[in-house]
Amino acid sequence: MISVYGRSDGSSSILSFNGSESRESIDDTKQGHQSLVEWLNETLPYLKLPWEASEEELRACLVDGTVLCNLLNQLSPGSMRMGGSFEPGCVNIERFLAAMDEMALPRFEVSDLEQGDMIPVIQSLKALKGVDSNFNDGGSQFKEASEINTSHAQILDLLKSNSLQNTSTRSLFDMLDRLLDESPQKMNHVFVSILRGIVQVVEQRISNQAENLKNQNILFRVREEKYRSRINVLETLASGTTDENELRSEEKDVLQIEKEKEHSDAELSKLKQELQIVKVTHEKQILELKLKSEKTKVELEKQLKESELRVVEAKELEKLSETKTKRWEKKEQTYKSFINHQTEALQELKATSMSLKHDVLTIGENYFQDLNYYGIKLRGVAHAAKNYQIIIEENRRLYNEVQELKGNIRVYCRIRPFLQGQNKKQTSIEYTGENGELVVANPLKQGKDTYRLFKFNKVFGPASTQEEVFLDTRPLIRSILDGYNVCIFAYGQTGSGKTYTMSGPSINSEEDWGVNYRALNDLFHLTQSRQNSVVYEVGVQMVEIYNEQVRDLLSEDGPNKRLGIWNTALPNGLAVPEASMHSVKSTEDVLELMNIGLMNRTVGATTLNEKSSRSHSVLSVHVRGVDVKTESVLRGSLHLVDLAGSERVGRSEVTGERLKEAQYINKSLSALGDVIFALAHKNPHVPYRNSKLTQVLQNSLGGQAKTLMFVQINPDEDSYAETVSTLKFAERVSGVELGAARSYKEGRDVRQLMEQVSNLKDMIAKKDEELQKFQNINGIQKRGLSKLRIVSPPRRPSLGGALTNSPRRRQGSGLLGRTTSDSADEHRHQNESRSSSKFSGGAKDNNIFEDIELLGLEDSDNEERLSDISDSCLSMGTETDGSISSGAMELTLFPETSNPPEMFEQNDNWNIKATEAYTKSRQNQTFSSVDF
Ligand SMILES: Nc1ncnc2c1ncn2[C@@H]1O[C@H](COP(=O)(O)OP(=O)(O)OP(=O)(O)O)[C@@H](O)[C@H]1O
Repeated sequence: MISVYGRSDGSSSILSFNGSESRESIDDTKQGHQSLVEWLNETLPYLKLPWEASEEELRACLVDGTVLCNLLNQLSPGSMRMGGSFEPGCVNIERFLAAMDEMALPRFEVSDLEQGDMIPVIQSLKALKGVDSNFNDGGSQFKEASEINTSHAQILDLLKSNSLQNTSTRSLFDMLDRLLDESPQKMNHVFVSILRGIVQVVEQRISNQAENLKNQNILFRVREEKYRSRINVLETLASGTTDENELRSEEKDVLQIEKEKEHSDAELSKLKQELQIVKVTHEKQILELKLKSEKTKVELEKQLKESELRVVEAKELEKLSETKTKRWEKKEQTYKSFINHQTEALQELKATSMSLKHDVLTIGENYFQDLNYYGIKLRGVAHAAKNYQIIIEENRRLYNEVQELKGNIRVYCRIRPFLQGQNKKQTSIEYTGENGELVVANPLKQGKDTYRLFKFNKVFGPASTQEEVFLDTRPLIRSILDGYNVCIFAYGQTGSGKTYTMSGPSINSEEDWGVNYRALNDLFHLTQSRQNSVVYEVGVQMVEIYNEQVRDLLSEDGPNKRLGIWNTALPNGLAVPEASMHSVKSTEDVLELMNIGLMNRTVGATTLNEKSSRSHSVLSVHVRGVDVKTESVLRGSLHLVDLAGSERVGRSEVTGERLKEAQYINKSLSALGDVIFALAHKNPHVPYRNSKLTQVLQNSLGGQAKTLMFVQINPDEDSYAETVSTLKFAERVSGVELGAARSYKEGRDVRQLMEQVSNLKDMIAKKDEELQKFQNINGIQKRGLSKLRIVSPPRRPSLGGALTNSPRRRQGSGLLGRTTSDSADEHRHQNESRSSSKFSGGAKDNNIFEDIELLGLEDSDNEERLSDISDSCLSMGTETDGSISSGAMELTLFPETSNPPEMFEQNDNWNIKATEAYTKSRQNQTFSSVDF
């Protein structure tokens, strides 16, 4: 009989019915048997089987199953659990067989090993040996089965080396499960090929298993046949025996055989049953496996598809990652260059920081040096700060000393331009110099006598602006805040621009503002800039003096009621007692007040200027400053005086009220001149009480007061006489002040002169008495006086040199000096017809008349000439009138003329000489002391 036995590698060998292999393979089998024994000895050296060990020896060695289990354990340590020594051998064998099933290796039956055919056992062991050799060759199914975490690469290696064939089905399923459980991200073509490989192996295994089952079926049938034939033989044998003994023995044998048969039948039925069970189990298994394989196939296909999808995704991801990688590489490059750049910058920074450190150290050293230096300086400054107040005081004192050195009485001459619409006539102004020189030309004279030179502190030409005029006034304003009193006058004939200079033509435009507004504006600015150190209060008064009466232009009864009255106590006598005081906080307040005042001012019409004012207007500003630190109080005042017109009035032109007005004006102007003159000479007595004007200004004209007079000139040649008269008045004031600015020696001289003056005064008083007697006796009054006047020593001329050398004086009639004779000339020029008709005498008589007239001693119009008297003979000793004694005393003022009383003798020659000598000396004085 031929039987087929499935091998683990799928091949099959032909076996003979009695269990031995066919003759062709006997040698091979022998060789295989020996190599098997050899392998068993190598694997389990303690066996020490003879290399030609028989099947029975092998059976004896293997029958308890221990060696088999050890064998497996040796191949895969720990894979077999060894039973205790009390366990029957069949249990170990069953375990071994289960392991063989696991590995899908050919198995045998327990009975085969106990007493049956050893061929299946040997086959099984050979298969195991094959696995072992595979294992030793590098592929180990046990290893793989135990190491679940085999990587894809290793599984691939197994695939490549066909080792998966030797891997147990369970392990394969485990691998499969593991692979399928793995993250879908890892699924790629490798994964797919692994899956395919495993599925193929599993499929192959299933088909092999099916094949084995078929073979076993066949084997069982063969065995059944064998047993049937044996039974038949035995039955044949049983029927052929006749001998009784034989029969008995045969019966025994039959019985034995029957028994055997029964036994065999039982065995057979058992085998059949077993076979049936195995069949059913196998069929079941086949079905299950088929189902499982189909299911697995479906699943695997599904997974395959998924895997393919994932592969696609993975490819996309790969592409994406490639793009990203490129981008990152680019970025890396950028960062690298950036880092390089940064490193370079860092190096530079390090270098910079080193140099900075060095610099800082140097600076630190310098700083400490500077600190020390400034510390020392600071100490100095702190020391200086202590003395700050003292220094400020000193500064103020020095500032005012400078002002004083410039002269406490200053005269600025301003020439009015020809007015619009006025026919451009000839001007009497010939020349104006930067240094204050002014030359006027007499239109009625020719040659060198035409010109007269005057000198003032400053001359403003017709083109001068209000701003320019004020710039030279400004320093005085500061003095007020330092506690000084300042008087600013505008003197001149009607229409010469007094109001223009003091108030301006309009208060609406700042450009037009006169000294008044500008001064107050400046004052407020200064008070504000100093407010941290001194707190100032400013009060304003505005009065008008008309016909020797003081009128408050800001009276409460007037339209100015709404303005507050300044209640603050004023320094004694500084304010005008008759007038109300108004507190002002800004220039706007002042503008409002002045508008009211101007509206209230008396304005009368005259032939010269229909708007001409015939009153003096006085704007008084009183300042009280309290020093924040020391709380000391400073008081200063500013009087801004717009005088009435100074022109001489012809008797024929005005009468009555106008004449009276003119007389009052002349008287007050004359008194003002006298006061200034007396102040300039520091006379012990100043004739304030001679007019209301000087009374009002009394406390602001003396002491530390500073006086500025604007002499206003009308350039028209028709006004020549008035111009000269005005200029003389001003020059007298200015010229005297020049003297005041001189050295202490001269001051002493003046005091000596003053003593002389008082002596002369006494003498004159005596002379007056004598004269009175003489008049009484002879009935001659005026001539006697004029004679006395004539013998007066020469007066200070306005112009020296050639101009003083007048032919008129050489004629011997000019004992009054050039000024007097010129005044007479001018007067005569104006009143030519009157002079010639009234006095028909010679030139000498005319002069005498003019002198009397100028002295204001003429009965009828002595008031008219007060202006000229004041101009040419400022009184010194009396407050009452511009009488003869005034003239006499004035004449003694000059040191050069400190002659004995004999000089009063009527001696023309002496007079001429004296005049010339005086002129020369005065010239020198004038030009040496011109700079203030
Ligand atoms: N510097 C000047 N520039 C231009 N116009 C002037 C100037 N000075 C005076 N005037 C003009 O001359 C005219 C007379 O001036 P103002 O009224 O000031 O003279 P006054 O001397 O004040 O006369 P009064 O004695 O009558 O008051 C006015 O029209 C005035 O605008």
